Amino acid sequence: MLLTNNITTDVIIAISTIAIVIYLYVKHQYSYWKRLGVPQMKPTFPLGNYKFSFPKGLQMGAYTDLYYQEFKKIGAPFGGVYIGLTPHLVITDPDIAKAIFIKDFNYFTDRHMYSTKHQPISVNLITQKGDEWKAARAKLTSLFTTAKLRSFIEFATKCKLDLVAHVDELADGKQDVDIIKITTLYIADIITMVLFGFHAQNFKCENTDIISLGKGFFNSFSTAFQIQLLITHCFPKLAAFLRMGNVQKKIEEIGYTFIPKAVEYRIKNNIRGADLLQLIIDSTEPGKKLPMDEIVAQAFALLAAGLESSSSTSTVILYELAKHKEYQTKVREEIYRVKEKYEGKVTYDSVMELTYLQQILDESLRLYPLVTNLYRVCVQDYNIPGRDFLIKKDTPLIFPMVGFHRDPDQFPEPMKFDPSRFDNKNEKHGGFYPFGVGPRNCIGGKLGMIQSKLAVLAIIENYEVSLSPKTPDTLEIDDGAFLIQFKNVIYLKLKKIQK
Ligand code: HEM
Repeated sequence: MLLTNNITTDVIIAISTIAIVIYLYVKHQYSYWKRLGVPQMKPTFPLGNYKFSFPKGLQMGAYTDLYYQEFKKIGAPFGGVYIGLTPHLVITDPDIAKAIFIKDFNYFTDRHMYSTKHQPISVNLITQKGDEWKAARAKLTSLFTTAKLRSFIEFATKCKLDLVAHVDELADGKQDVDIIKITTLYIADIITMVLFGFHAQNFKCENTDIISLGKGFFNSFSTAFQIQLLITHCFPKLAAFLRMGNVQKKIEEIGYTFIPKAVEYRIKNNIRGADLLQLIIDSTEPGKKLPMDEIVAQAFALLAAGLESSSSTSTVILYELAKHKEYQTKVREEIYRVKEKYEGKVTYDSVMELTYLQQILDESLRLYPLVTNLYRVCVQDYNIPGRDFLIKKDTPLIFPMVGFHRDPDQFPEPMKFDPSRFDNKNEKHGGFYPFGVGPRNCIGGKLGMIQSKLAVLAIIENYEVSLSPKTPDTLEIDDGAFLIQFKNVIYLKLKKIQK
């Protein structure tokens, strides 16, 4: 039925009406926070305040740091932004953040990270929600008991021999050594044992499957894949409708080839281990088929969360120790002292006694929080204590960790690397959460800390670490990655210490 006698006029009226409806809807949506009396950043249609690498060229942590600075500047404890058309609440007050993470966790059990049943590898501990997450977390927690960590340390000291044999050839004090490569190979050996129960011997023959899987979730993405991520991030409902995944196809393929092979080998040869595979095999009812999707998804999540984070952490530490020789000497003396006390053995207890190394690690993660944002979703209406403000159910929350960790009110001269900030163990720094906090914190935090320290220990006890003319003056962050990763290769010079 025509509105007028002219089809062209009718088309123009129809298009104009649709445009006006969209305009009014967007205008209404983009005033959500204003209507609630919350300060908000100015959004731009259609991405709102999203500025990830494509199309704006900013790393996740860099653009959420802009949110933090904007709201801090006006003294707001929280403020509103829009990702696509969805209102998100940004928290800048450390006390509110703490209450949400810990005391009132039951209101914030989930993380708003996209996953879809159409891509089972994307449904893992990082993205799971509600009771499904609770059950998975309870099961996987037993992988990180102190007893298991003790046995992993024992294994890590064996792998250290491979590291030293490899690095000895490069440690003439003249060659430029790609330090992240060394830490990645070492930590990949440890994580492979934790998850799959075998010694990958990466220094002898690099296991590219494991390393690709470890880097595949959060790493630098092609522009085409970034567009896909943009849709899953800004318009998750549309992405789900289009059955779009958020794990790159080639990574999914590696996962579904490598991991089932490891399981098959385990079962065929009747091998038992203290690792993830064993955990899932043992928790499967006898006679039932092994849940391969679950094994692949959880192994992938643990590899992705555990490998890059720890290798980058130890790399930052070694870079800072090369820049600050006085800290390097002090930490080496501590390593020698503790080693002597433990008769040359590296054990769980001896690693825990490396308190100066712990300060260095804390300071590195303060300056470079590998996970640049913490995320939560409000799962039931929540009144912010003392603020008379109700966060409505389903509101996603962002905690910009770069902002918190570099806030001069908490950390004077924030860009200065200064381990003495963490001298006093009892002093609590508000908003300092390198491993998150509360029941949804990092499940592998202790392992991450230990393996990062072990990588540093292996280098510092054996080699003098120095800058090379090719070492960057500052660490430039790769825009195209979720976690903090570095744009340039970090070269250092290593010289064997004659003991
Ligand atoms: C230096 C190393 C590491 C750092 C800095 C780090 C940091 C973090 C952070 C900040 C979170 C988010 C916590 C939150 O939302 O409150 C997280 C979550 C997680 N991390 Fe780590 N992590 C490290 C090592 C590891 C390791 C070694 C593993 C496992 C092998 C691991 C597995 C995970 C998993 C599975 C989650 C999601 C937990 C859940 O939602 O229940 N991480 N990590």
